[in-house]
Amino acid sequence: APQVRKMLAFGVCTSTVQLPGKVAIVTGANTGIGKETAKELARRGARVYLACRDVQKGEAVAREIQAVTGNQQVLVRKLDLADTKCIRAFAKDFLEEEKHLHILINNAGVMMCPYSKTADGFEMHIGVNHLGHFLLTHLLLEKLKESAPSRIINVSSSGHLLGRIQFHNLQGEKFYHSGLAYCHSKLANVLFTRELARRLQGSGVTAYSVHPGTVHSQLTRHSALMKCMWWLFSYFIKTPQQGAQTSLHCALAEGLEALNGNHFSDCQVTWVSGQARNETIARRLWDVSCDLLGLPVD
Ligand SMILES: NC(=O)C1=CN([C@@H]2O[C@H](COP(=O)(O)OP(=O)(O)OC[C@H]3O[C@@H](n4cnc5c(N)ncnc54)[C@H](OP(=O)(O)O)[C@@H]3O)[C@@H](O)[C@H]2O)C=CC1
Ligand SMILES: CC1=C(/C=C/C(C)=C/C=C/C(C)=C/C=O)C(C)(C)CCC1
Repeated sequence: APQVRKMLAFGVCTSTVQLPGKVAIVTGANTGIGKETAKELARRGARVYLACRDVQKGEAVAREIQAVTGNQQVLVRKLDLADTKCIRAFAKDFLEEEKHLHILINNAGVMMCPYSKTADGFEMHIGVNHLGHFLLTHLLLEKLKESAPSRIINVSSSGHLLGRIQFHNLQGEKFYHSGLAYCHSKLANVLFTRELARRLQGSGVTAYSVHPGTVHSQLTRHSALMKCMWWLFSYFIKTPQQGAQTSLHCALAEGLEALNGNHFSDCQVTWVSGQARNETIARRLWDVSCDLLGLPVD
């Protein structure tokens, strides 16, 4: 099994870049891919903010990362992406506390949850996976620009290939399928990344989207079938540490600026679906997202 797993887990971040004096935020860092991403950034000397909805879980992980890496600058802050008030409070406190932000990893995600809504009435997948991170990024964008060169990593999925942005049913009120809702939100991550990259050209801030691979994590918690499959194949699919490699590659590898806006899998650029390449849809999604979140449309 370890050999098969090694064969299937292509893509290792080979960058040797160290991060003393650098500041990073990882959302959903209390478990899975986010935890391993934060651990590696801390190992390289960055001050790392674990942005978690459950602060207690986050504190336990921060202590673990501090012990393993010897880096005491691992901080936990509350961030519930299903509540825009909480996102705004997180950003406000961060901006008051920190002079710089070099790496923003929008990693948190939910998959296949039963139909439910965020505090602001958005369908949970699009609300947390896309709109929550869209708002967070907007609020932190000036700081990222001031700290350039800086990078934004949006953790998407190959599931985006099955996604469609249905503007008439963005909140799943007319039709809802939990698996498709996840795919739509992951497509939104790719479209957001591409539009963001276009708008950030020349600013020194670059953005990348990532498919981490099929990773043994708690992402399957809402689906008994997926949980069962992940458990059955747990020795063959990626570990969270292997799943973190592509996010780390995009955050750390030197000379990636020319690939601004691209989608990565196994630490390499990979192709995205036709809808993901549609600039008109990307611009419209940007405007609709601003509208929903009460942000000025520019
Ligand atoms: N695992 C896989 O095979 C794949 C994963 N991905 C993507 O990778 C990313 C990481 O997932 P993975 O580590 O696998 O999954 P996990 O379920 O293990 O981790 C998800 C993280 O997101 C957090 N989260 C969920 N909802 C919210 C919220 N409302 N506010 C703040 N944080 C929240 C969770 O917090 P809590 O623990 O409190 O629930 C947890 O820390 C996701 O974006 C996922 O879509 C993409 C393709 C494949
Ligand atoms: C069929 C099959 C599998 C299914 C893989 C799937 C369906 C992966 C989907 C992953 C995504 C898209 C996750 C989150 O974004 C396993 C478990 C590898 C085991 C071998 C057989």
